[in-house]
Amino acid sequence: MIQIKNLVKRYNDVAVVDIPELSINKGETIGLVGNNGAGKTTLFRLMLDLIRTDEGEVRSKEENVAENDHWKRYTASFLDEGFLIDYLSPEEYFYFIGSLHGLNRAHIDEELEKYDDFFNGEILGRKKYIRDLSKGNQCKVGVVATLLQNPEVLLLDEPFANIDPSTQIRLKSLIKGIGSEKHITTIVSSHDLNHVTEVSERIILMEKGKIIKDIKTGNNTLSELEEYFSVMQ
Ligand SMILES: Nc1ncnc2c1ncn2[C@@H]1O[C@H](COP(=O)(O)OP(=O)(O)OP(=O)(O)O)[C@@H](O)[C@H]1O
Repeated sequence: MIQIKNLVKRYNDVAVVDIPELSINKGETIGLVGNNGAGKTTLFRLMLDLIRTDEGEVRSKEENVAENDHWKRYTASFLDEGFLIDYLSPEEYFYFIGSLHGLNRAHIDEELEKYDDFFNGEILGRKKYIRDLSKGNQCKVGVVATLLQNPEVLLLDEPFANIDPSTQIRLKSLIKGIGSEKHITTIVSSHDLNHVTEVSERIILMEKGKIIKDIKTGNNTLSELEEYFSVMQ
């Protein structure tokens, strides 16, 4: 589904992403971990063609993402609040996103009912602009907006970071549900090793721009990662 070849991104002559080869299969749920500055967000930005590569390429369905827009039709992402339109209310934003994908209001309203628990009464009908929501609630809007798009590829950067424990649990089951559908390729970055190992079938560990580990999640994965990060301290 996604192939990375000889991908290098440098800032001030330092390679912050340096991935000779990475292949992500259709339907995989991948957890992306790594300490601050490891290059996770930069990798997402390269995958979304938000920044230029210095070398190499990211291919989605065999096509270089920097050379065409086809991947935008089936790829949804939420990296940060900058992806939202903050002078809209959540409803207006969801309808807008829906309209870009040919989905009418009635359909969006029906879909939004599925996220009632996740929203916990704080998102819809509150007559607030997105900019006036808490960071955690903005994150909920961003995540649900990606899911409304019914994507084939879903990229979420630290979705657990600002949300409360109840929402984290709900988000985990949402992501697990997506993973079980097997037609959505999901990459989720997180500093929470418990959450990320629970929702992912494969873990990619980055450090200083390079992939240090690429492992299938198993019974020992959490302890393997904890050991790695404790030695890194
Ligand atoms: N626009 C930029 N200009 C200069 N350096 C940058 C820029 N964007 C990212 N970097 C650097 O690239 C490196 C990787 O940053 P990145 O944000 O990708 O890491 P990360 O793994 O997402 O970190 P975190 O876990 O803290 O979010 C860091 O050293 C960062 O300072």
